[in-house]
Amino acid sequence: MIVEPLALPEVKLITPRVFGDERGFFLESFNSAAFAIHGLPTEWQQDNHSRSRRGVLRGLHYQLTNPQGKLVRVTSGAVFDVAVDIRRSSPTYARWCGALLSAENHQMLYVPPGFAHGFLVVTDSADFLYKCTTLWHAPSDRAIRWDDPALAIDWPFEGLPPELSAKDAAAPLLADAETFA
Ligand SMILES: Cc1cn([C@H]2C[C@H](O)[C@@H](COP(=O)(O)OP(=O)(O)O[C@H]3O[C@H](C)C(=O)[C@H](O)[C@H]3O)O2)c(=O)[nH]c1=O
Repeated sequence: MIVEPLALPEVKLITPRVFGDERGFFLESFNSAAFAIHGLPTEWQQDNHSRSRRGVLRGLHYQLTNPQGKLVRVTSGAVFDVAVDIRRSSPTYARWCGALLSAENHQMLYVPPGFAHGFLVVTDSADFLYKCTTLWHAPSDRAIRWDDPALAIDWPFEGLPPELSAKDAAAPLLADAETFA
């Protein structure tokens, strides 16, 4: 597998080795030995799977208690996936980076704890699967606005407003949110 830093170097773009043959393909989506070599987490507490239709934007989310590292990938369709550094003491605070993750490119993103995470679905539907380094902690689950002008995230939506949950539609700006030191 190939592991490359994105513009925020703690966020890693992972390209697994894909073995194609006349039946289809095979890839390892997680391998503890390979992950250890690349300094990626080898212990995960929770696996999640969500499915969303075109135009849905889930995010930007994080949790204050036991912040989660996330290994995210798409097994059907495609999403534009975004990570935002929300650690106030970080030299890259309030900066974002993103990647197109799809069932075609098989690429995965590692989003470390301390980052907010979200994605926009850019195909008719997308299945989004991810591993988390800690369990979900609902009481400290938080969101910040996807369209915060201070972040200026270049979401690739074609003019239509994204479809948001009520929580995401009401999310505060980063400047008004409780995040990380
Ligand atoms: C996150 C989570 C949710 N839930 C329940 C709570 C709700 O009844 C339902 C949907 O939750 P929510 O609307 O928060 O789901 P998403 O909008 O996909 O949230 C996720 O989307 C962004 C992109 C993330 O990075 C986070 O993993 C997570 O915040 O699933 C659970 O039971 N366990 C969980 O770990």
